[in-house]
Amino acid sequence: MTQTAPEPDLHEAAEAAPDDASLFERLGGVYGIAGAVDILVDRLFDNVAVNANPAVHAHHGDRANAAGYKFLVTAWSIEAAGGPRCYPGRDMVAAHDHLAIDRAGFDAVYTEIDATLNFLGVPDRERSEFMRVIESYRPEVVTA
Ligand code: HEM
Repeated sequence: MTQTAPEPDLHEAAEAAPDDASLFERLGGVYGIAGAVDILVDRLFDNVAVNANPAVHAHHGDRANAAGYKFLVTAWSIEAAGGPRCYPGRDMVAAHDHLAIDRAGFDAVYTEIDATLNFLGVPDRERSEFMRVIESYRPEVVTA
């Protein structure tokens, strides 16, 4: 049976959280972040600009990698947003140094993350806070 996952309402999650809540809470906690990553990773796997890098395409072109990758990116994002420590994967240098990611490759992923948060109704405050975190990893990810 094929089911389309309903999108998480991240606008409502942000509205419901107190102003001084952590970014993790304002993004809807584990359920909000996992729901967003579910959609993000499908979009990244289909994104032509992201897949222009052959080493990236070797991974993102194989649907068998989707579930594990969603798990790792969800756990990483939970920690990066100030939630509980739960990420079991490699650090950002070790995860990417064999991929020769250039500035355009990073920008393509950055743009897709930003667009997905926008698509899901994440308010400007939470979207720009999360995008600042993503931008701060550019020097660790870009090696070409
Ligand atoms: C700040 C931005 C980024 C974050 C937070 C991020 C996050 C992650 C995480 C959590 C993993 C799993 C690490 C592991 O296997 O232990 C990973 C792997 C990977 N990332 Fe990223 N990533 C970023 C940028 C990028 C960019 C710009 C690209 C491509 C243009 C990319 C492509 C990949 C690929 C292909 C893998 C799998 C590598 C492999 O297992 O051989 N990532 N990333």
